[in-house]
Amino acid sequence: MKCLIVQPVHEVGLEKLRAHGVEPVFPASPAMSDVAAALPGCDAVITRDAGLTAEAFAAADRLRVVVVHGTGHDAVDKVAASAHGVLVANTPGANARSVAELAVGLALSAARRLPAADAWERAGRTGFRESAVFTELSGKTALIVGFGVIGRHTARMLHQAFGMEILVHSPRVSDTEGFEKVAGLAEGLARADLISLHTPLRPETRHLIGENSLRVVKPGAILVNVGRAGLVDEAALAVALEEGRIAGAGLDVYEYGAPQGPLGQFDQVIFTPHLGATTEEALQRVVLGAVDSVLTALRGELPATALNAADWRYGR
Ligand SMILES: O=C(O)[C@H](O)COP(=O)(O)O
Repeated sequence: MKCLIVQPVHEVGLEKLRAHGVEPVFPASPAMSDVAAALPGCDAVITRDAGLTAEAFAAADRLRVVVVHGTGHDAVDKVAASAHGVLVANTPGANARSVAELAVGLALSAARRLPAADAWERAGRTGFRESAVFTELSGKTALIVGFGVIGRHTARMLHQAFGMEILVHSPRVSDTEGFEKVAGLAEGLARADLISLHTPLRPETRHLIGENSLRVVKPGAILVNVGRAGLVDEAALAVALEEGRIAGAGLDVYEYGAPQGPLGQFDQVIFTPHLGATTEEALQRVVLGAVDSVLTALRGELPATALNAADWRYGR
């Protein structure tokens, strides 16, 4: 059997596949045309943020399972998967601690403008300490938008390390671990010094942070997005930064070219290239979880993290 590895994964996963008689194969590139060209003959796929579109599913001839390396599965077309009888699963939780650590790091970096400080130092410029007002996180209020495993880890870290008051906005979640659930997003935005996004990208969460939301944020707030680019309307964020309605942002996800566009003009905005889950520890945990799900599905059993179980036709 063969498993297509759309984007690079940790070697331990490839070794585990081989040990179970599954040969890892690789497309020429993660571009969907190359993925579609490589799919015939493959029984399984492990993909990261490149996802899998209807074009790829149409090209598959013996595909049974797609496992998303990570939590967010918005880039995989589940409707097309179901139409082709292909199971889709993800690996929630396996990278949560790493993503949460980056969220905290981005919050601290934005509060103290660390990349700008470093850039000024390297350029031999003086006066950085007088150039802005820097803030502590300690004792402040954080709004966690989306209280899944990553949101929970972030909330606990901010609360335990900095004594932050935690507000939760997560309409589908009732257990907020004792943290206050706000009545609505606007209330949370009006009270929070830090807004951290951990919600999946769905039609109803697209541009959740847009012009209207940014009008009600507490002045001086910092925005962190380690979730998905589409959660933030970047044009509206640039206007809010320009008008001083928001103090800074740490973005691990953003639309293509954002650092070279209007947002890139603000040195209080920090860009990282979707690094949240890229630690040695998370990469190993995630790929081992993904391979487990591949092997489970290839045995004809349902992985615990299946997303479209009702549509799976085993043995096609
Ligand atoms: O949704 C997630 O968990 C992350 O986007 C994982 O992305 P990666 O596996 O490509 O690092």
